[in-house]
Amino acid sequence: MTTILEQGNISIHTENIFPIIKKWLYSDHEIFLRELVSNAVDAIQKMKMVARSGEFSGDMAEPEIILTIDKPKQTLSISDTGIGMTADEVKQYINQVAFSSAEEFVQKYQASADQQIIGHFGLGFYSSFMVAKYVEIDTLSYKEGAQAVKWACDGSTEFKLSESDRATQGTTIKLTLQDEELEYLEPHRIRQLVKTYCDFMPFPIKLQVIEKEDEDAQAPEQINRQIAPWKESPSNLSREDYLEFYRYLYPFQEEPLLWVHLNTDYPFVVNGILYFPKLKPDVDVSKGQIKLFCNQVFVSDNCEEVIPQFLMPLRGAIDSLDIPLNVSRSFLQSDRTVRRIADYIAKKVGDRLKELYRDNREEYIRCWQDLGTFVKFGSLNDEKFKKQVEDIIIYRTTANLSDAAPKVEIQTQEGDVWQDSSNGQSNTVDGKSYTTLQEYLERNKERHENRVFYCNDEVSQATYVQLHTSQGIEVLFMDSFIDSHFASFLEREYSHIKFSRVDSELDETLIDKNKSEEIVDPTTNQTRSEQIKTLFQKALDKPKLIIRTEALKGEDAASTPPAMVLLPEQLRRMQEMTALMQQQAVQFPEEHILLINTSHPMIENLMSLSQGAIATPDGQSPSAELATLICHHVYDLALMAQKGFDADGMRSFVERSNQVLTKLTDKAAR
Ligand SMILES: Nc1ncnc2c1ncn2[C@@H]1O[C@H](COP(=O)(O)OP(=O)(O)OP(=O)(O)O)[C@@H](O)[C@H]1O
Repeated sequence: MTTILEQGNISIHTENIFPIIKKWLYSDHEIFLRELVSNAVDAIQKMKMVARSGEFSGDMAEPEIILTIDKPKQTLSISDTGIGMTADEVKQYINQVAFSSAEEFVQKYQASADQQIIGHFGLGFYSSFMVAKYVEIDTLSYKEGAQAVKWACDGSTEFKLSESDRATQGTTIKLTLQDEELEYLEPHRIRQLVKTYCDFMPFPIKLQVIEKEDEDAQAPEQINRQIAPWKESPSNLSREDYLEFYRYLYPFQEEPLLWVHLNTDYPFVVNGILYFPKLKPDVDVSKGQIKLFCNQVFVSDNCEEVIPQFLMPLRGAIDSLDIPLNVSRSFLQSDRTVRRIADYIAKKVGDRLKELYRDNREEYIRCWQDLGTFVKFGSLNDEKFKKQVEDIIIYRTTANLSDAAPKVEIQTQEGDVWQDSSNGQSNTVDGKSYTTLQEYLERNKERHENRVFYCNDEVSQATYVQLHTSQGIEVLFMDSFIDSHFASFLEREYSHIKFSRVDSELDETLIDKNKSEEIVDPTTNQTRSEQIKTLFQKALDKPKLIIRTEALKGEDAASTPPAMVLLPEQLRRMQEMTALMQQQAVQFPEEHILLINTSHPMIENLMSLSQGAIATPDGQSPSAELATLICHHVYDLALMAQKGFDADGMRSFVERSNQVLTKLTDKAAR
């Protein structure tokens, strides 16, 4: 016969916490298993500590947690080989601690009912009542001469404590499930929960099932992975280990580019492995995918509040005991330790990138397409991060740097300075060269000091790039989607440097000034350039269009474009800003410059054609008509390089092409 040790009332201030907890955590009942298994892990860990301190001299049972599903009895038990509890401890920890913490939790939850509390941590043992109508604890403390005890409670404030005949040290929590919670009798459901929440807990978690009455349980089978790679020392992990862990967390995903192992104990504890994935257009990078753990217990599928926003596209796992979890998400964001953890993570990420830049430039360049977006976004958002990585932001360049040895001093956070000699590293990968801004400025300071020429659309600006490179001007490609913001950011940051898009205006060095000095034609009182300008003004008849004439330099005049459309840098940026603010697509501005290259042979021919024209009584001569058509065509071709055509533009372009060709063939055939 069991001796009743005590029967009584648990003193709690909030009556009926159950309905409240059940209501708020309706969809999250499953976390009870995480809470109970966590308690079991704690109990085993405490036992290990006791054994280590020499306080316990007996044989320590094999650390393990056994989950038993008893289908006929509709119970689920969680059994551990941990420290156990004496009767007094049950009274103290369960009746007082567990219930008071539940009460505290409810109060917190009520206060922030509209905000989600991270992982609902802090609910603890009490959460078993979310799924159970009756909870029993059967426990034997490690303490010498301890009496095993049983505690039982049906969810009301009444409990019963009695002696037990349990002979093995440890604790078993037996839950008699509520009728609507019988899903937890399904082995696959329990496996799934263990995989989600308890996979990396440091002891074996085993599952056994009793299918029929009076039947023995099948042999227990381990269902957790047990090892948390982030807790290992990086020196013990191979490249394959990291990749294997990534594949485990994110199955069927492309391999990550690189990873960072976080490992710090002071002033806060953070462990983790963060991976840089390849950025995919279909992945929503604003949604975090880093899993948050607390002491190897899964908490949340993202840690948006913990890591800096610009690192959101990263993946992996972060584990920290110092992140408060029983608080609302908005509170977490303002928590000082959390802010410092975020800074630490950003710094480690920066360090890892610098290391790669220094030690494996080719790999760095190969990853740059994806890394660059993180780095630039990070620099735009985080001053400290910007300082850390500004020297390793690279740009593709038109210069051929396959032999050049970069010489840049990189200052690490720790204050060491290292000279980046080429170190056998190449800045050219697959025939494309990359440079830092500093290197670019240094290389070009004699020709154009503090001036950067860039292109942001390789295809549409090809003519302009060609014009620059043919004159030996180095052009940087700033053509990723973030670059339009980044270029203006750089200009603000480095106010002494002038950034000019290749199509914004022409550098003096591209213009042949000798050819510009011209003789005035006595009949029209105009220079040749002025005549060309007048011809185009009349033909195009666009008051807002600014027509400029210049003789462009080139190896031979025919290799330069006959005309170009220029968008003055400031005007273009203002347009872009306005469009951004009004959330509209950038319209091509009506006010732009049409630059006619007076040294191009086609322009010369055009002038002769127009001058040779004789006015006929019924209007323009065929030559004058043709000249007008060609003016339009020259303008369209220049525009085409800039913006393409809309439907109307395309139709008139094709129609006119046919007209021009007909007239030309007509002339030639005669
Ligand atoms: N399996 C167990 N073995 C030994 N002691 C236990 C076990 N489960 C619970 N306890 C005791 O009961 C106490 C209360 O547990 P409870 O889960 O409510 O809170 P907690 O674990 O202290 O904190 P948390 O609310 O974060 O879970 C524990 O601190 C522990 O002393």
